[in-house]
Amino acid sequence: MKGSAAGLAKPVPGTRTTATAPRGTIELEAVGHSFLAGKTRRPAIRDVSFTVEQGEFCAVVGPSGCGKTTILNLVSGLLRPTEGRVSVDGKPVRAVSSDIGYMPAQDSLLPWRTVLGNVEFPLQLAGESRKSRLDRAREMISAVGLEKVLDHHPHQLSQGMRQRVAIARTFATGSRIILMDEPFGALDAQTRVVIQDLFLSIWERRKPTVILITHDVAEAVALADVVVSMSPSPGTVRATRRIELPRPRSAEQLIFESTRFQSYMKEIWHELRGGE
Ligand SMILES: Nc1ncnc2c1ncn2[C@@H]1O[C@H](COP(=O)(O)OP(=O)(O)OP(=O)(O)O)[C@@H](O)[C@H]1O
Repeated sequence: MKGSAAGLAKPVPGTRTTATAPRGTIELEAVGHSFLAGKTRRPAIRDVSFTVEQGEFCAVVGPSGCGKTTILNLVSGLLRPTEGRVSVDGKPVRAVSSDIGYMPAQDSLLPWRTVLGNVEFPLQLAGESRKSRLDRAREMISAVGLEKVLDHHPHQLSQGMRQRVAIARTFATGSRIILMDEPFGALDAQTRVVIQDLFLSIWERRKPTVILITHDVAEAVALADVVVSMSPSPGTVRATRRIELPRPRSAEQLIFESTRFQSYMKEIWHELRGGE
């Protein structure tokens, strides 16, 4: 990961042009985006530059309205930047890619489908054969510990169970990039830590590139390799900080036991406040 502003992350060894970036790399170069407000354009983000290397876990933290979701929408291809360049796999993003997994704040499960039906759904859309997609969906459902409720519908599940289904569905497609917009925000504090650890354990085995959007500095430090701190609107990068905590990690253990974790938290809070 390399960042532009107040970059505290480890510099990436060597130089690399966008065209030679490995698959799964995400690059934002001097990216700006403005939305039309009446007849004028209002900037949502300004001069945002950072790179997420293949297999890296990046968290973006910042105050409400600073443009975090806009960044995800630019990477996923839902939006085009009004300035600068967004690249995935070394190529400018021009359209929405079915190769990128997305985990939104609400689990967005289909209420008329069972747990199995929800997890196999993206594979069905991708045209996989019935046997292959059911095998993969079952494997992912057991990875999140829900094999006993395969045939339940979402309304029969707790919020934590629903989010487990969403994790299984996100990983089922084998996407090399996963974008997450406050995916644990709707969970109570205890369930959140359990689900964060479950996500981490699956991510550590598969290592897709991740961008996680969160308001929660503790979540960012516990999960990510690099934390990008944004300024208030229009958002720009205040700092990028590499989190040198060993892996495999447990969010639960870090939060309660690690003094290094606490000092990263303090540093990032300080950066978010603009170093005052
Ligand atoms: N489709 C849109 N049209 C006009 N303005 C928009 C649109 N989407 C976002 N904005 C504006 O862009 C700015 C950034 O919004 P964005 O949702 O990216 O922020 P955020 O950091 O994700 O906020 P939050 O943390 O509250 O979800 C806000 O001022 C928002 O009102």
